[in-house]
Formats: sequence, structure tokens, C-alpha cells
Amino acid sequence: MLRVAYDDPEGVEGRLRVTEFLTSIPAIGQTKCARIMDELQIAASKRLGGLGRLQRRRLREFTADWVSDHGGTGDRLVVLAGPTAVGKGTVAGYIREHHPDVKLSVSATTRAPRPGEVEGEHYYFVSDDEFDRMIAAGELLEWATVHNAYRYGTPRGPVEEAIAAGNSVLLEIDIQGARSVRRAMPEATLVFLLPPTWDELVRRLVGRGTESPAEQQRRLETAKVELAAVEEFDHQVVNHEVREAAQKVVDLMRPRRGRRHAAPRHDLPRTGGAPHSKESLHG
Ligand SMILES: Nc1nc2c(ncn2[C@@H]2O[C@H](COP(=O)(O)OP(=O)(O)O)[C@@H](O)[C@H]2O)c(=O)[nH]1
Ligand SMILES: Nc1ncnc2c1ncn2[C@@H]1O[C@H](COP(=O)(O)OP(=O)(O)O)[C@@H](O)[C@H]1O
Repeated sequence: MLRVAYDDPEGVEGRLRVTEFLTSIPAIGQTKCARIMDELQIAASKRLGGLGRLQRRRLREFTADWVSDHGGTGDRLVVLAGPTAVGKGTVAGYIREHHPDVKLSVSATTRAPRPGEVEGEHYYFVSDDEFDRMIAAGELLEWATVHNAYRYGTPRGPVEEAIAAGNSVLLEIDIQGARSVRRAMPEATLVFLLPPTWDELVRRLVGRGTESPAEQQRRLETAKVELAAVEEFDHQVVNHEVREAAQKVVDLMRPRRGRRHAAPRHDLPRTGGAPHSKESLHG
């Protein structure tokens, strides 16, 4: 499994030269490495920890392409994350209904079922002991304590089986979980769902009416911090309208195969959503 430690510039991998990283990949020798570095516009002296944002993205996309071309998950594993009440559940639900070819991962959680929630469809509802067991047995691809309350985790088996069978898998998880997936499966595509504006996010949270005013306040504080994580994601999709946002997420799951030759890597669009300014979200 290819793994790139961009997040730890002082660590052993952060100090690794990009050329060393590339030539450690089977079938990439000096000549091919030089050509790839040229294509990615990265100087030969660069270390993994010293790459600029664009260079990191180009290298990450190259890695994803490589894994895809050599039997890895490629673009078939997509993570949808974003701040509270942005509409992650709504967009994922729309995809479940209208794109049956996309497999939605069903998480395990220690929280109690809400009225209408179905075991094995919305979540696997498990006890704390069972969740501990799943962690110890390595059955979770990632897990996190969300909103300081309950634990949520992605069962590893179904994700791996779906990918092996050639299906696309969508994980609707929180931002900590997205980071864990990036570490475990660097070739996964990370999508950040954004609200059209900060005020609209507040309206959606309040309008949903599932949290007390104090809890809403706490989640909004967290949301401000979480919005800053947008830069870590491969794509941004603004959830103006559910159908359109869902389509953009599904479009990102199309196989990347062949694209490398269709357009220079640095010309590939990064964002799936409309232009926006981050400042306006905090307004
Ligand atoms: N890390 C992680 N987060 C998850 C997982 N499943 C759900 N979540 C997140 O847990 C949070 C709470 O979900 P939920 O209990 O459905 O409540 P709601 O978001 O308040 O409707 C959401 O932010 C989800 O994205 C998972 O398997 N792993
Ligand atoms: N595109 C949208 N336009 C208007 N309202 C939306 C949109 N997407 C979601 N909502 C509403 O916003 C609220 C929060 O959505 P939800 O899916 O529960 O968010 P999350 O899963 O991100 O916490 C819900 O009341 C939902 O109906």
C-alpha cells in the first residue's frame, strides 16, 4: 500500500525525498521518476514534508492513479465529510436512493437508535463492549468519538469487499474519521461538503431542531474549527441544492483511469463546487 506522510514534515517520511518515495514504487526507475517529477512540477531536491499545496495534490493524484491502475481502490473509495448540519446525511441519503450502484458504508455506533432508524441500514447499533471488541480485532477501518458523545466507526470488511468487487463506496463520516481514512488508504478521495454561507449552516442546524440551543452553540463552535480543515480535502462541494451536490459527489467516483493522458495533471479542476470565500462562511 502506498502511503505518503505529508502531515508530518519532521517525521522520517516527511524527510524522505520525493524521488526516493517514487523510486520505492515497484516499476518506477530513475528515468520514469525524472519524467514524473517533471510532469508533477516538483524539483528533484524536494522532500515530502516540504511540498507546496499544489505539489502535494499533484503527487497525491498521481499516487491515486497509480494505485488505481495497479489494482488499488483508486477513486472508488470516497469520503464525504463536513461540518455539522451541512447536509452530509441528506446528500448521502439522496445518493443511496438515486444511485444504487454506489455502496454506502454502514457505520457501527454506540449511540441509541432514533425512532425510525433501522439496524444494519442506518447504523449497526452496538454496546460499548462490542465496540471495544471491534477495535481490538482490527475490524474498523477508522473510528472516532463524535461531538464528545458516542463512538462511530467504519467496518473494514464490507468496504474492502465492495472495492474488490469493483464497486464504488461512499463513507459519510466526521472529519477526524476522514483524516484516519487518509492515513489508512491514501488513495481514497476526500470530499468536503460546504454550506453556501455560514448563516445558511446556522439555519440548517437550527431548522433541523434535533439539538438543544446549548448543543447547537457547541456544534457551531466546532464547525468553525472544522471548516478550516477544508484545505486538507481533495475536493470541495457546496451543498446549495441536494440533487446537484449529490451528482457532484457521484461524478468524483468515476474511474480516473485514462485521465492522466487526457489533460496535464495541474489543469485538472480541484473543486467540485461554486467559488466561495472562506471568510464569508465565518461571517
Ligand atoms: N468517524 C466516523 N464518523 C461517523 C461515522 N458514522 C457517522 N459518523 C459521523 O457522526 C456524526 C453524528 O452522526 P449521527 O449520530 O447520525 O447524528 P447527526 O449528524 O447529529 O444526525 C456525523 O458527523 C457523522 O458524519 C463513522 O463510521 N466514523
Ligand atoms: N441543500 C440543502 N438545502 C436546504 N436544506 C438542506 C440541504 N441539505 C440539507 N438540508 C437540511 O439541513 C439540515 C441538516 O442536514 P443533515 O443532512 O442532517 O446534516 P449533517 O448530516 O451534515 O449533520 C436538515 O434539516 C436537512 O433537511
